[in-house]
Formats: sequence, C-alpha cells, structure tokens
Amino acid sequence: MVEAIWTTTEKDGRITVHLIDQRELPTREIDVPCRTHKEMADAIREMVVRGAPAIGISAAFGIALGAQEDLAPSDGLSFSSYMEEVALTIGQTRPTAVNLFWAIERMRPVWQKIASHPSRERTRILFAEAQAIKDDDIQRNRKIGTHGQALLPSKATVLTHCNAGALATGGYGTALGVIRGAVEAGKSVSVFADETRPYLQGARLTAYELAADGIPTTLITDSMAAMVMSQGRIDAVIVGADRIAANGDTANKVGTYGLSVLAREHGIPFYVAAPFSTIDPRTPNGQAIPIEERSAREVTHAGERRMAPEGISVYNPAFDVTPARNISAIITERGVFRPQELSDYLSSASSQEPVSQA
Ligand SMILES: CSC[C@H]1O[C@H](OP(=O)(O)O)[C@H](O)[C@@H]1O
Repeated sequence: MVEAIWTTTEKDGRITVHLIDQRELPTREIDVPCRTHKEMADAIREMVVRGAPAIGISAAFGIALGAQEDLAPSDGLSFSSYMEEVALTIGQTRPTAVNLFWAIERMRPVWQKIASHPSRERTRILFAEAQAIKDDDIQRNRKIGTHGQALLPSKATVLTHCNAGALATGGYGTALGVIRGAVEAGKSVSVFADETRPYLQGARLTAYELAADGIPTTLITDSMAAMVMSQGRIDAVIVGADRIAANGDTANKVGTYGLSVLAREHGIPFYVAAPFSTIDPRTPNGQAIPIEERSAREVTHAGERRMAPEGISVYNPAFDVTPARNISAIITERGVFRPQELSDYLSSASSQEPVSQA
C-alpha cells in the first residue's frame, strides 16, 4: 500500500523524512525529502502531503526535524524556546485539520521533558515519538475499518469524496479504511469516487489507491453525485474528516456538506470516518472551525493551463462543515457513535485526546 510519509537514516546518522509528492500523483511518484522543519512546513502548506492524520504525522516529524537541526540550542531553556518557534512555524501552515495541533500538543511535553538531554538523544526520542504517532495511526485506521465495515451490507456500493485513504493518513485510511475493512471481511464493495475539485484528491489519489487495491471504482465529477444517488446506486456515503467539533459538526473537504444534504434527500446513510485525533472537544460546533481558503489559481488553472479569464473573482474554501444532524454515524477506532452519543462521550470520557490550540 502506498505510503505518504517515511524516513531514512543518512550515513552521518541524521534522519531524512520523505514525502510522496501528492501534487504529482497519479502520473509521477516523486520523493520529496525534508531535512528541516521549514521544509516540512512548506510541504504541508503546499499540499505535498495532505489529509488530516497525515498532516498531523508530518507535523510530528517536522518537530523532530527541528530538534535535529544544527540551530537547535544545547541548553534546555533555549531549546524549549527554539522548539516553540519550530512548533509555531509548523502550526501556521494549515488551520482546519485539528490533527496538526493535536500532534504538536503530543510532541510538546516530550521535547520539554528532554530539553536538557544531549542533542542526539533529544533527536532520537522525538523521531521515535513521531514514528509512534504514525504507527499508532495505522492501527487506529484498521480499527475504524473493523467498526465501520459492520455498517455495510454484504454487497455494497459506497460513494466517497476527496481522499481519506493511506495517502491521507499513516496508512490504510479512514473512509477508505472502512472500504478496505469491508473487503477484508469478505464483502463485495464497489466505489463511486467524486473527483473532488479543485485539487482532485478523488480523481488523482482515491482512484489511484483503489485501483491498486483492485477495488471496482467509478470516477464521477462532483456534480454527478446527485444523479447517481437518485438512480438508487449508492448504499452509503463515507467520508473522512479534518475536524469534528464537540457537537459532531464535521469539517471536511468542500463538497462534503452538499453530499450530506443529497444523502438525506435520498435516504442514504452518511458516515464520517475519523480517528479521535481528528475530534476536537475544544471546538464547540461547526461555526467555530477555521476554514482554510486557498489560492485562486487552484480554481482558475488546471496545472499550467488557465481555465478562467484573468481578473475573475474566485472563492476557494478548502473545506465546508456538515452539521451533525446530517451525519448518520461517526466511525472511530473506539467504535461507532451517533453525533449526540459522541458529544455525550466526549463530555464524560476521562482519556480525551490532546486538544487543539487553534
Ligand atoms: C483522512 S482525512 C482526509 C481529509 O483531508 C482532506 O483535506 P486535504 O486534502 O485538503 O488535506 C479531505 O478533507 C479529506 O477528507
């Protein structure tokens, strides 16, 4: 299965973090090495790597890269201050996926605890923590797959939006994890994948992943989803998430909200699949979720080709918010929750995940 993020150790013992350039898939598999936290920050901002859990994992590795740099002070107090600057640089890259802030919150006590340790030991421990976050995410995704597949009939056609697969996570995927879990459980699953304008995560990434898995997949434009649902061809809509608020409102790739309205209209279950690192108890509801707006060029151009006249106004929100009332269930590694059940669980659970600072 394709990996979004991996590491290598150089002859001098330094670790390089590698990203597959998701802007170039599916036609080119380009390795982008990151050796500094600023290179990692640029990679997240430019969507070399994307997808909420993958962004969190990349942020964690970015923190470790910061500690590895020659600029990292040796004394503890200066190191802690330097690492806060590293975290700020990484934290300013993309505002919506709470996993970015979750990962920084997970790494902060680690760097604070070892601030006075020798540099090589600090670096080793921080890279080990980042690797643990990645490995843990894969296990969480497999649990999401196991819990989610039980919701699907033995022969199911699923519509999905954007890419919530191995490329968006540590591996295996969330929405695609449910699809993979169903296939592994012996169910017959076929998929309709929205192309997902403007970045085309569906056409370029989801189709790429599912083709490699041999899972029957039909690519449609975003505007075709309504017709496909009206034809009675969809048993469930399953999407990922970038931030789930305390009341279950969910931010995900733009176009998700519209799918949820269509699913309600057609009586089709609408599922969100996400790990608890995407759930943010500190964000009370969808209105409080910061929605990233990206460049006009993503809309006006297809690669280098201009598709709209110069000077036209463009609105390019990367996400929208699906209200909890449109969500049939939220599939997590801890089980399947109706939105209200999740809200109740969050207010009662003692072991809440580190929360965002955003
Ligand atoms: C497994 S969560 C993936 C989630 O992230 C995507 O956003 P982006 O590609 O802009 O990082 C999209 O919202 C996916 O559902």
